[in-house]
Amino acid sequence: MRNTSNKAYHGYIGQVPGFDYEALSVVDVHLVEGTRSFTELMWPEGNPSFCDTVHSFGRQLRELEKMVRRMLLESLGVVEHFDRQNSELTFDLRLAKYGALTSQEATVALPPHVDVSTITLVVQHKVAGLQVLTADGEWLAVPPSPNSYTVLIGQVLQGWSNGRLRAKLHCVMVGGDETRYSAIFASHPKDDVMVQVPEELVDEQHPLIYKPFSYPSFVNFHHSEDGAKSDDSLKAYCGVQVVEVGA
Ligand SMILES: O=C(O)CCC(=O)C(=O)O
Ligand SMILES: [Fe+2]
Repeated sequence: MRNTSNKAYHGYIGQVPGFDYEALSVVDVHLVEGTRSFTELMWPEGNPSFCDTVHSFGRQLRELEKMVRRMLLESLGVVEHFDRQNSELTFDLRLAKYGALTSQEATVALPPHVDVSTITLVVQHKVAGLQVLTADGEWLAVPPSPNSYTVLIGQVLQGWSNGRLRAKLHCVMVGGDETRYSAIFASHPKDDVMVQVPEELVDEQHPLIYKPFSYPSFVNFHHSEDGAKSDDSLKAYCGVQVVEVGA
């Protein structure tokens, strides 16, 4: 296997019995070196057109991610943290393929989950499947469109915002005889960054919920047995314990 990673679920995923799914990850897709090293891995003889296309896609998605994140920080009144946060983030692109099914009946291809990322942008290529749980508790099927993106808040942004922004539960349902492709672009903190709630987001009404954490350690916990068991892996990993005094 060539596309590997020391972070769980960040390299090639596939060959899972009973699950016709494969995905490849382009790490640091916004950097020339990132797309080049992925291209050289897959095509040692070179593939400049793939490299240029994916790199340009990655850079444009980074601009979209920044635009959305800036709006979110503005709405929380903490936009002064935007530039520093930009310097602390990196961006990966996952290209996923969900195999065609013989039956038309919709089947869960990816069970309900929240992403570990800061922000995820999903583009579905022609075949529908992504569903997002709304605030009213309804599953909303997102129609595929080549020029619209679904923005999902990930657990890192939930943590950094002291729970003001919530990671969105979503899943993928597939059915029918068409292979489904999707591109999943995610921002997340660089390995050496400690994610810390800005002090402006902590006050009496909003006591600190999460202690500082690092992304790779959190991701490893999230995919561990204990992480998989918990309803809220971020809280289980770095949640502040509330001690009731004199109850
Ligand atoms: O394929 C999709 O539409 C979304 C996939 C997803 O949610 C994920 O890989 O985390
Ligand atoms: Fe996801």
